[in-house]
Amino acid sequence: MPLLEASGISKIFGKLTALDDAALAVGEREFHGLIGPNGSGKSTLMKCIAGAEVPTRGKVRFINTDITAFTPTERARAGMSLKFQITSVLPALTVYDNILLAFQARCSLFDLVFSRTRGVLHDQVMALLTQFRLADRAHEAAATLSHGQQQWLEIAMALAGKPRLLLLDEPTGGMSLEERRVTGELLEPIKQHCSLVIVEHDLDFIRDICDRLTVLDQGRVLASGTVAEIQANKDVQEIYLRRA
Ligand SMILES: Nc1ncnc2c1ncn2[C@@H]1O[C@H](COP(=O)(O)OP(=O)(O)OP(=O)(O)O)[C@@H](O)[C@H]1O
Repeated sequence: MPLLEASGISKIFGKLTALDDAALAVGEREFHGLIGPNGSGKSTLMKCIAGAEVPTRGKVRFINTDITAFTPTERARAGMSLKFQITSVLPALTVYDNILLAFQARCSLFDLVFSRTRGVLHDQVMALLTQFRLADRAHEAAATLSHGQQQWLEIAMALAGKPRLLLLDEPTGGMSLEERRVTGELLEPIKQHCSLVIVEHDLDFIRDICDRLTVLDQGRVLASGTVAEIQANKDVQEIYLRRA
């Protein structure tokens, strides 16, 4: 049984069919890339999985539960976390406080007033900052970070709730080549406890970090399989050639 299974997903906006019977299955600790030409429905499928859009038809199952009718908050509580293209970093706060807020958003009021928990939270904040190479910037305003570092901070914030599934929509947008390489290195260790669905236009990046890929074209799944299978797929080669 996959960790995440979206099936028969259609999404209609007025006269436009953005998704037409699309499907996605992601296993435990699997890194799964969602690729396809501009406007093929990648972001819309991510939003249907995260609950930011309600599919016109279809079902989403997550950890053996039908979550199709769950709100985004209920999905987060069930173990799903997302980072979209729009930033949620608070630039005036320190890097440390941004992470602390992300942890606190997942704590009960009881936990927050219980002083021992605050010490534990400090250790967890510092561990996450160290993992994302931001510990030496902890007490600086988030606004002073480079674009790449802000993206890493946001990924770290999305991981604060120890999700079972992380959804990333174009995390390397606007990054330098070196920042992309580091992003790959930073994501690799989370595979020990978390699956990933990632939308990316950088095919080299996605090929390097993903186990499996699903290719969308005009709202439909063109192919789904291992990176090697997708690279060898003639239909996939055709849509990328068509784009070139
Ligand atoms: N809220 C909306 N209202 C109307 N149309 C929408 C909406 N969101 C997406 N669309 C349309 O649905 C189609 C799929 O868009 P989507 O953003 O999912 O594609 P994408 O594959 O993520 O594209 P890109 O790679 O350019 O980001 C597009 O034609 C887009 O214009």
